[in-house]
Amino acid sequence: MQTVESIKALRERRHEWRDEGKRVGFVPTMGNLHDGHLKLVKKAAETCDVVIASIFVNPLQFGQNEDLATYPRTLAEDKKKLTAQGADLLFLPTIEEMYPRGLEQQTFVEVPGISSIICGASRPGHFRGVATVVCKLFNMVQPDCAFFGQKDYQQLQVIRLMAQDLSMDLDICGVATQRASDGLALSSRNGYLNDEQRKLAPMLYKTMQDVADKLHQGDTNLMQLSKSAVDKLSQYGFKPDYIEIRNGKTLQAAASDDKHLVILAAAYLGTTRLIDNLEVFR
Ligand SMILES: Nc1ncnc2c1ncn2[C@@H]1O[C@H](COP(=O)(O)OP(=O)(O)OP(=O)(O)O)[C@@H](O)[C@H]1O
Ligand SMILES: CC(C)(CO)[C@@H](O)C(=O)[O-]
Ligand code: BAL
Repeated sequence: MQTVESIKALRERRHEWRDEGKRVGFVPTMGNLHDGHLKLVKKAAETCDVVIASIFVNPLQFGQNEDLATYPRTLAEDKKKLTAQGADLLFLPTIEEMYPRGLEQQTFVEVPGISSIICGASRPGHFRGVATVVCKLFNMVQPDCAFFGQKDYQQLQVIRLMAQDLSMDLDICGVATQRASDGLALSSRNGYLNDEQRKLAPMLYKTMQDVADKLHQGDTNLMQLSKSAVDKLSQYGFKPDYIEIRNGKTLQAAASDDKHLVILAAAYLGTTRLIDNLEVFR
């Protein structure tokens, strides 16, 4: 696997692949790779001729009190994993390459509506940072198809809308959440959990599964379902941010006859913010 840091070197390689008629798959990440990321790379390798992955811890999507400085950086291991999974090229831009005029001067992309609800309400500016960096990465990589995890459900919807609104010529492919054997969604931030918190963490998914069961049984009191799930999480020892049952596509409040719902959850264990979601079709 080749590694490039400059947009120029990336484009040279990209143009060669275009001339050869290759279909290019792209997997953007922030590194500290786990089996969830590798599932995206695998899917890209199965459906495209070449796979470009990127690692960039994007300051624009971190809030002031968030973990930008401590976000785990494990480049040597990440490179080995990407190579083993069949990635062809790693794009590793520096902060200067990504934001040459500085963060303050940066033109941004904002997807209205969806960016300010749920996780966007808890993390103001987060989805603007994500949309901006993903738009820039798309312009740099010019992929035929880009792969994102459903673990970050709202992020995936934001990116789908951005691509649609800005008439981007690429496919966005969502990939199902990879879980540990006890149900916990794999996430780089799981590494922050101590042993006790790690044991408790799967209760987030378990609580969402209980909500899904009730929805399947015909329970239509969504407010009450959310509220009792939040109460349950608190009893277990989480500090819940939200549990929301929303329309699975728009993420707006679910109507009583919506067939596609999504349960979205965010909760803290100590200072670690975990997110997860579960789609329900009824
Ligand atoms: N468990 C998972 N299953 C499938 N895809 C995942 C999983 N975890 C992350 N991804 C996807 O990998 C891509 C890069 O995500 P990122 O590097 O932020 O990893 P992360 O583990 O989600 O980190 P964080 O803990 O910061 O949320 C995103 O598209 C994300 O949705
Ligand atoms: C899509 C992404 C790489 C943009 O920085 C990030 O939000 C992530 O890792 O999910
Ligand atoms: N996995 C989403 C990136 C973030 O939390 O900043």
